[in-house]
Amino acid sequence: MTKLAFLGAGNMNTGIIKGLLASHTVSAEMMTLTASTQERSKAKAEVLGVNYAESNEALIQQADVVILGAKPQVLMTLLPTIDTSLWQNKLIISIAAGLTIEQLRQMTLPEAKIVRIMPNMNISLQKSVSGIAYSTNITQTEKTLVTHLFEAIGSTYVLDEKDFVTLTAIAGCSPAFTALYVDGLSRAAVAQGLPLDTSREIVIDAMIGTLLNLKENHLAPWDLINQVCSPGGTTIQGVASLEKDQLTTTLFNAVNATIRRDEELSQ
Ligand SMILES: NC(=O)C1=CN([C@@H]2O[C@H](COP(=O)(O)OP(=O)(O)OC[C@H]3O[C@@H](n4cnc5c(N)ncnc54)[C@H](OP(=O)(O)O)[C@@H]3O)[C@@H](O)[C@H]2O)C=CC1
Ligand SMILES: O=C(O)[C@@H]1CCC=N1
Repeated sequence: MTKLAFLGAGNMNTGIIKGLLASHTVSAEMMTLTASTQERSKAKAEVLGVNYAESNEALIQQADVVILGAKPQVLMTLLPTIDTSLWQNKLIISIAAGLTIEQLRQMTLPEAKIVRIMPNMNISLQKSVSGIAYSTNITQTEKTLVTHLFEAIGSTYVLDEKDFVTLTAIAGCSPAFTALYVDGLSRAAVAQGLPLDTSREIVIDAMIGTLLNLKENHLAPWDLINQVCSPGGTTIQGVASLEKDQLTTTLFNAVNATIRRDEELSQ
């Protein structure tokens, strides 16, 4: 049985643990975590029902797979302090934004087996979209293990590492961008006199239905837009207003800004 070590027990690693437990993919006794202090590790482990290690070194030593789920800035100072021999024969999965396979190798072992994964916040619901990039020395058996773990908690896409920044922008960051859209539309309804709670529920249900319609009917966005825009009707006026206010350009700019920050983290 594969032993998983979670370095960091925040939003994402906690979400992965919850998703793996809920999907019965890995049992609790096969998972061990650390957080920033031993007290925090113990508390997080108790809540999740998994093990904790007394130090990051002890965590790595007992594991087959180590999932790096601390912030990139933390990993950049922490990893170089860890004895490099501990990384031998470990599969290292990093979910950190920005940190490249090459940087991760420099901070662990030159020949380390590294998998970069970019999941998103929906992972605890088993609804993540996870991008995956492998270092060249990962075996097919290891790839099968990684796919098994992350397919259990959402969909997976294997990408060239150069495309990770784009995947991060449209999938990793997507929950925030989507929530912003929900908030804007809900508050626009509040301005028209609807209560916020009701507006938000309506917007969320309308979005879920729309997304299922696009996915299950294999519709291109403009197919659906054209279906909704009745000639001389209401929607075309709203669509024209969104276009005039450059919604598409605004989204291009957001993706570009996200990618710029990702590239800064890789410096
Ligand atoms: N948030 C998101 O939507 C996404 C984040 N990511 C990536 O996931 C990673 C984690 O993000 P997120 O979960 O949001 O961050 P959080 O801040 O929620 O979690 C970070 C975790 O790291 C722990 N930590 C800090 N220092 C150490 C240390 N020295 N040793 C062990 N653990 C330590 C923290 O401990 P403590 O709990 O004690 O503070 C905390 O549990 C980041 O690299 C991010 O780029 C990837 C995809 C999406
Ligand atoms: O904001 C971040 O850096 C992380 C990566 C993707 C989502 N959150």
